[in-house]
Amino acid sequence: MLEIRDLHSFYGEAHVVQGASLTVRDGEVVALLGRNGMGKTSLIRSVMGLSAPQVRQGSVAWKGEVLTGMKSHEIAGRKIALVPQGRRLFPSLTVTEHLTMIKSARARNGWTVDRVMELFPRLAERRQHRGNQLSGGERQMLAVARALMIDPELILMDEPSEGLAPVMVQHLEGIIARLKEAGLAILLVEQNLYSALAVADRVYVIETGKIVHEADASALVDNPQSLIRFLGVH
Ligand SMILES: Nc1ncnc2c1ncn2[C@@H]1O[C@H](COP(=O)(O)OP(=O)(O)OP(=O)(O)O)[C@@H](O)[C@H]1O
Repeated sequence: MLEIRDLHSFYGEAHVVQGASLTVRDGEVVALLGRNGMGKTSLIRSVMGLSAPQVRQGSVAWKGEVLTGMKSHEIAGRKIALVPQGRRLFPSLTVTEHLTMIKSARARNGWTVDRVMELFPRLAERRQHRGNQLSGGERQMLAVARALMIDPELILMDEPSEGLAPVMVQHLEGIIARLKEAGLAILLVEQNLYSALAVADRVYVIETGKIVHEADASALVDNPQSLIRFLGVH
């Protein structure tokens, strides 16, 4: 289980995460929703040990072990992977190269290139294509595929649906469902309420760095009004 308790993070003097607490249980998909600039990316960067922002108060624990203060590679070594916003791929590396450069020396079983290619047949067809030859949807798939190569138990995904066509968003929802079936826990940052509700077990809403609402997704699917109030969407 991931437990974030009363986390406070700052860019210089700008207090952007203001006492956020949330949990992600084993095998659970949790969506973190919020409008632009509310602190979603800052929160997951803080979990991953990436600075800035700087964590000044509170804690992040994974399976009871405190992560706060660890370096991001040490956190990745605990089987926590990040799919960053904007995908961060290498334009000149092929799909296969992106996957093989990451393979953890520690991972003896779990995700292999072949198993990842099975999950993403489109990437299999394009294994020799370079990062800059892929469509937006293919890049997003590759970003998720690459994260799997560390054999994660938890994936932090920062707005994976951003900029994707509706058909690709649906495809991504299917991928997230399959990762959940495979036993992974996912903390999914989203702006798209309906996409979040399609895949999440629970949702949190963040507003100016504070968690202002928590709910079971099943309770919201037919009645998302309470969230619309927070998110200003229709
Ligand atoms: N590198 C930075 N330096 C200073 N302030 C920053 C930096 N990055 C983000 N901020 C500020 O921190 C606040 C939270 O930003 P953050 O990116 O975490 O929000 P977000 O909810 O992820 O938004 P978005 O959906 O636009 O990515 C915003 O006010 C933003 O302007």
